[in-house]
Amino acid sequence: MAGAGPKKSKVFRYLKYIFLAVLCVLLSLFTVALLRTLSLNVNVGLQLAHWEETNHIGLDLSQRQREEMLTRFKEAIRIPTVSYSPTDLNTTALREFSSLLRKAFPTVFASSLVQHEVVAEYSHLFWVQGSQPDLLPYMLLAHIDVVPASESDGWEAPPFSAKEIDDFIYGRGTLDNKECVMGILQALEYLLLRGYAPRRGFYIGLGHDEEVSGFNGAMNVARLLEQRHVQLSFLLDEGLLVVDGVLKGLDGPAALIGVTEKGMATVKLSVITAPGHSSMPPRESSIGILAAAVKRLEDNPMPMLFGQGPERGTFEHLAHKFNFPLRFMASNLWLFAPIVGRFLALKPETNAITRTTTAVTMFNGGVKYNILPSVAEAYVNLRIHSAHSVREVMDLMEWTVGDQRVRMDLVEGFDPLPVSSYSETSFGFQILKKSILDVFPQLTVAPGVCMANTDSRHYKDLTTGVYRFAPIWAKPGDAQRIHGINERISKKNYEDMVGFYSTLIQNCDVRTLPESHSGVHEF
Ligand SMILES: CCCCCCCC/C=C\CCCCCCCC(=O)NCC(=O)O
Ligand SMILES: [Zn+2]
Ligand SMILES: [Zn+2]
Repeated sequence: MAGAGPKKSKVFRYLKYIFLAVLCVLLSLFTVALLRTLSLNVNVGLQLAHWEETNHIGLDLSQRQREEMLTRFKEAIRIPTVSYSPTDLNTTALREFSSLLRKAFPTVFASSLVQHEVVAEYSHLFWVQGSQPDLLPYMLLAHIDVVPASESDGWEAPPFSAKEIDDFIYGRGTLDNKECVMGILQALEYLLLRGYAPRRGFYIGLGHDEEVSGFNGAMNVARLLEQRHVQLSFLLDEGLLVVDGVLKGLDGPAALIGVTEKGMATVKLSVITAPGHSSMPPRESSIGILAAAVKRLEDNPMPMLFGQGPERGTFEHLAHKFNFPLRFMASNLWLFAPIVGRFLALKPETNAITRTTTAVTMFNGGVKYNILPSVAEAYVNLRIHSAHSVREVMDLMEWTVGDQRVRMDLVEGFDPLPVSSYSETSFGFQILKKSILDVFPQLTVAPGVCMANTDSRHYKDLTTGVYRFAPIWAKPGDAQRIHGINERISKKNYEDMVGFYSTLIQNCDVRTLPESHSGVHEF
């Protein structure tokens, strides 16, 4: 007992030093985090710099032109260009759509500056000749086909009616992706009518089977351009959009430009058991075994990878627009990624950027109520996070299901796409950013990861600058309309889209990006 006093005070002294050391580390971490929060605003740079002057033709549409433009858009929505599978497309509708394009955009088809080709029967390739052939061309993409839609799912208007309700046009394809098909050509039609001739040449590619992977349309257009040794300065396709109120704590709307897209895997799960009479069932059926496997997949989502991919750049670009606690966290994902990731995982549209997602999309089994089913099958569609690969995801799935009786076959799959540059010297990204801010000055522009897949992936050998964006205004709940019910776009949004493409086409006429604090960039 006599020696306990000095020993205790020695321990106490050590504890004091440990406590002080921990406090110092915490204080330094806090100081670094605070400094990052105060200094992180990657949105300065070119915004303040001086852009080369080009002739800008404003659209200044009359009321009659506005109405005409909306009429043409509605006509496009009314044609049910549905893709069911790569071998089951509505070819009658696709042919009708080709005629509509010719009728709706007579100046485009008649212009000596425009060459038009039909590719793989229903896809379209336009070349708009520039007056300065030494400028590398760029390309705008969109797709004509749509996913199926059934009014009985709960649509407020028939999905191919283009009905107007409260200044919105309802219909399959209003957001994915006839607004881009018609918006791009409408902008070009008006520009040509006003005597515009581009300095920089550009291509427009309209695919007809994007919703079933684009193996016929986009792939053949890309192949054709490769055979012609075309190199593109950059390429813009559908993908991300303007989010308004979708990210909690963000002050104002933001335009997210997809600089990459997730990978994809479709996996077929099947269970085979002996068929027989339903009056003498075994303890487990093929359907039961498969249902349990699917449940395990749903109960055990793929690991959280938030912060390990380019989604990190999204938060660094948006950090200064978040309210206080979130600004601190978004500026310091090195420390807070696990917390921010958990918060984002609460909603499907933000969960999608935190991990590889697992969606059970088809489930079939049984042929008659009194026969034991011999085969049960399910299809799982995964969208693969940038830090994952198809192989890793397949291994994780097998481990989660953990049942040898469930066979897994990879039907189709590809790894996440390369990340395009979004630096100050990136011509494509900066031209897009300027065009977005010219038309929508209230937006904050940030790079993002497109959670869905697009035709642009077939063009990766033509350019390293692949971007996925359209100025569609998405408020909470709107993302669910894409491939869902009540897909719609406001009339104002469609008009703004035409304005955006018109501005973009003209902005692309600059020869170089303006000088930023890091120097002049030649293209
Ligand atoms: C900071 C991150 C915020 C994320 C919120 C983003 C909300 C995005 C909403 C919708 C994006 C939808 C993508 C639309 C592209 C559709 C392309 C398509 O359908 N392709 C076929 C396929 O992928 O199967
Ligand atoms: Zn689409
Ligand atoms: Zn789609």
